[in-house]
Amino acid sequence: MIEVLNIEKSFGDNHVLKGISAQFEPGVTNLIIGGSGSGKTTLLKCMVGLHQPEKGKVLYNERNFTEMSMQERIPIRQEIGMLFQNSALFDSMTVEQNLMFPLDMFTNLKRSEKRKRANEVLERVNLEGKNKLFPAELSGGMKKRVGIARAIVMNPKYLFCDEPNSGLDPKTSLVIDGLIKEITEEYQITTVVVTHDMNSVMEIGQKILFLHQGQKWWEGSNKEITKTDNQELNDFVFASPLMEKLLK
Ligand SMILES: Nc1ncnc2c1ncn2[C@@H]1O[C@H](COP(=O)(O)OP(=O)(O)OP(=O)(O)O)[C@@H](O)[C@H]1O
Repeated sequence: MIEVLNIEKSFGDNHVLKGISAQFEPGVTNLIIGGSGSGKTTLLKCMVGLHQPEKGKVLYNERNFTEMSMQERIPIRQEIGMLFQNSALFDSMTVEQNLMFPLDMFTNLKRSEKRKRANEVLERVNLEGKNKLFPAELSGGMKKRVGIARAIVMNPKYLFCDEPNSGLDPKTSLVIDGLIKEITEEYQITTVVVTHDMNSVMEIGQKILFLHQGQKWWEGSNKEITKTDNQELNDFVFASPLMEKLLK
């Protein structure tokens, strides 16, 4: 489980996160949603140590990450998988080399064992046999799947996904969402997804944290989100006329 307690973060005069507290459970997809500029990415970056909050704590299974030095954070860092918005694959490396990169960096496995592990995760994301392709030869959806495979190659306890559906068509988005949810449940990972995609919210929003102007404004599940009378949340959920037609 990941717990954030009273997180405060400012950039100069811009007070972005105003005392956020929340718990993210293993085995469920935890979503952070909210309008543009509400602080979603800033919160995610505070959680993984890319930003240092001025106040508050981030606990990984009760280990206080925020108070650790860079050196002390390394073991936790190795338990974290990240799926970046643009997939962030190395263009000059093949799919297999991309997958083996974290294993080369952080393990002493033999080459054959690394290749075996790369093949396992490639199979898990339904891309078996694509080892020798370069990122430029993959579609956007395939790149995301390689990104997911790389994020899970080290058997992470925690998985962070920043806008996993950006740039994907609705059908491919469903495949990516489905994969994230399946992997989360199968390996009991604590998964945190930052998104403003309402399709994802309805598909995989088992636990949802809605941020508004840097505050935790609402918390609940996709089953509850359309039934709330929270004005700001309703404005977010029903911003698209299609959602209004389908759900109201
Ligand atoms: N490195 C930074 N330096 C200064 N200001 C920043 C920095 N990162 C974010 N901000 C500011 O923090 C606020 C929240 O930004 P953040 O990216 O967390 O929002 P968001 O909810 O993820 O938005 P979006 O959905 O548009 O990505 C914005 O006002 C932004 O300008």
